[in-house]
Amino acid sequence: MEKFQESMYKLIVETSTKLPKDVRRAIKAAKEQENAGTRSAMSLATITNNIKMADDNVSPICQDTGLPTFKIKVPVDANQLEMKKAIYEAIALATKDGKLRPNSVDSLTGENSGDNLGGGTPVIKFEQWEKDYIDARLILKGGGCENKNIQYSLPCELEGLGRAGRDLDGIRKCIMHSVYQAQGQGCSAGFIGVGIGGDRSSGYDLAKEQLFRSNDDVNPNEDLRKLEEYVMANANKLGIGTMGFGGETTLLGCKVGVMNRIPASFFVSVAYNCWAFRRLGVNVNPETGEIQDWFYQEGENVDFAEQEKKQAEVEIAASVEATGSSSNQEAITLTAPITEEQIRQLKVGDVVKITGRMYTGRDAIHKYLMDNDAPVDLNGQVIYHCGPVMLKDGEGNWHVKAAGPTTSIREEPYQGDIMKKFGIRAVIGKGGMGPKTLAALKDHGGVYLNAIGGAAQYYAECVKSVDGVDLMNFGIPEAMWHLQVEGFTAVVTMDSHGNSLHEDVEKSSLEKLAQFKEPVFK
Ligand SMILES: O=C(O)C[C@H](O)C(=O)O
Ligand code: SF4
Repeated sequence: MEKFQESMYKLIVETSTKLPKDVRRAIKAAKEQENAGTRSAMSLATITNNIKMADDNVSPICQDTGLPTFKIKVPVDANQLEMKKAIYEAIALATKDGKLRPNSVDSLTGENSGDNLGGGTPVIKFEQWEKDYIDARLILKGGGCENKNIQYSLPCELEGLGRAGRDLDGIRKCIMHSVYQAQGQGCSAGFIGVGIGGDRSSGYDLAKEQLFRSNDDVNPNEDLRKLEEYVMANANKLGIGTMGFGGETTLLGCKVGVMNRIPASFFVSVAYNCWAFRRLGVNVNPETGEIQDWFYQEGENVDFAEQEKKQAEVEIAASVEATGSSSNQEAITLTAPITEEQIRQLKVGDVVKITGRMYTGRDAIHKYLMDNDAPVDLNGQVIYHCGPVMLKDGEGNWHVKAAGPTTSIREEPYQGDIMKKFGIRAVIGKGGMGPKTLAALKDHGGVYLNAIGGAAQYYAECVKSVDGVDLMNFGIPEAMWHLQVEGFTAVVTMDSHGNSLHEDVEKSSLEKLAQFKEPVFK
């Protein structure tokens, strides 16, 4: 079992730090399609740069390493209890080594277990089979994309598309709608797994099961093959684009599975996975516990090479130029404390580079700040919606191992009030925020900055030092980290003049969705 534990550790580290070949190819194809000089092209360049950095640093591609979920097929005589124990050990070790973020939170007390164990985590599903080897697969699916999963109960009415009935065409409408409703919040461009039929839980299981298929396979069911091809050919016409910035690529993969249902129920379940599609698998020898083979590794490997970094800079510059974001055609540098006057000069589309101090704050902090004083003076400051992966060295100093943005919309009920209460001038996150925050930005003089979701290595490198931490009782991802950053790039997507790129893209993509209203599969 010692060897098996070692093999599971390797599987976890590889899954968290190296994207599989099929996913890399899909991202490369998207990048080639995107128009140069756009915000989407800039995001994709940052994403591929980030993939390369994760390869080199052997560090998490994205800071959110999800709810680790193992699917394991075992020969009949393999000891599943022993295997489970070995996986727990491997998970705890990978967490200690900074390859996984401590992500297991008590749902009632909010306490983080610190080692990714406890209360049903990680998820391990065993199945027996007649073969003589162990097939162990792992998916690390983050929370932002998980929150964009959706389940439809047919028949139903869908915005933009009208009635979806209990047939293939109704299913088609649900899938198109699922891509639309995700907007950029699940770090598009994404991959979807779709489950047709079952009940609410088995339908979602089936949808997630599809995410274990190779992105390049062809569905053996003729109807589903046509459906997958239709979705791939049309979803990108929604124009949501990378990060929801608008653009050519919104969807990178679509896999559909079917199972029987009961007469009264007809579910279409969609599992949305971000571009940071971390799933891998190994073939393990049940006698020795050693890895005999890796899955998803056939075909061309895309090694996003050194030039990615330079290209990311070129794309940032091109994007600045194309949007004419500033008078001197350079990214705008922001350093806290920021004045109201400075903030009011910023407009949607501006590319900014932040240098100096920022404070992380996400779900627990926002709730806390509503009723309590802030542990630091936040006047003129920048709040970063981020739950980083942190490691402490021998001398007790903290280091950032991964630090991309988290989905901001969860803070919508609090954000505007908190900005006003403490004088905060800028919030950074991803996916955009709603009307309440937009109104507060106008009223108070604030700005929302969209960072590139999933680019956790890129942003970790922008952090030059960790100067302190407050509210550690909330656990590592939820604490308030004091970060000193340099050249932290983000795009103004909501400004103090009432403009929101997110609102615009949502509106235009809804109009585009309506072109798919007419029946296709009769
Ligand atoms: O929890 C996080 O760090 C991010 C999350 O995966 C998200 O997409 O919002
Ligand atoms: S931050 Fe984005 S890339 Fe990372 S897990 Fe969440 S949805 Fe995925």
